[in-house]
Amino acid sequence: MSDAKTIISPAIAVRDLTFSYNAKQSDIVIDIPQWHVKNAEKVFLYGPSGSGKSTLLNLICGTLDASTGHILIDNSDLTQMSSREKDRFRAKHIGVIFQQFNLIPYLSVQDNIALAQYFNTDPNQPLRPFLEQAFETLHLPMSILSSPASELSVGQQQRVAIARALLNKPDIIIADEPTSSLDETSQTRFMSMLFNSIEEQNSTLIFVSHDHRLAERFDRVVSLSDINKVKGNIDAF
Ligand SMILES: Nc1ncnc2c1ncn2[C@@H]1O[C@H](COP(=O)(O)OP(=O)(O)OP(=O)(O)O)[C@@H](O)[C@H]1O
Repeated sequence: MSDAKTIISPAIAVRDLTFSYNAKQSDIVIDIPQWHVKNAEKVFLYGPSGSGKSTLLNLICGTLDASTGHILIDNSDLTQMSSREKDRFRAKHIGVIFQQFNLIPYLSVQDNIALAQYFNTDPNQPLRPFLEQAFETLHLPMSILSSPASELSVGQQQRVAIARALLNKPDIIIADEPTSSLDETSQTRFMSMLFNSIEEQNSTLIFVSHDHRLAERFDRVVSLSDINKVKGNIDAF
């Protein structure tokens, strides 16, 4: 990522974005006139339960379609893409770490990670060197590669999810409450590993959490209620 790109174009730009899960105008969940995230910026996003954080992340990932408005990722407008184009775009540019890690339980660790390579620009890139480096950084033994994901501890599943999210060297990492099921020691270790990995790759991070103690590591702390015109619950954060 060049310095010029860092200065000129944000990694994520949201314009006049609205979204509702149904057609009723009164049920709008997201109404964001404008929001930018800079390249390589690490943003901590918070807000009360039900305020629309996961909805916004899903819109940015392209797994939900905006009702109106635009979402530009590295200057490409997600709202102008077909579903297939969005799937490919996401696989190349966005790494996702959700609360449930979304590993397929009966597939081996290696196959879970290899699935993420499906849409890679260079599908012939050998997986092994990536796995060796990622597993060393994430303190995961290579011996678990052939184990079904269901046999891993929660902490190991989380680290595999990080490895998978980083496989295609995504420009953007989206993390939705990834530490909510971890004890404090595991949380600290998880955060260090995540930050080391994304700093190495110069990725942009949007991280949603209810745990304010984690916020100090981030470049910017954003309350959803400050950018979203839809006001739900009183912000209890
Ligand atoms: N699939 C869905 N269909 C209809 N409504 C939904 C759906 N998913 C979420 N909602 C509603 O949209 C609103 C925002 O939900 P969302 O999950 O984005 O909130 P959140 O801020 O991420 O909450 P939490 O902190 O509890 O995870 C809530 O009112 C929720 O009930």
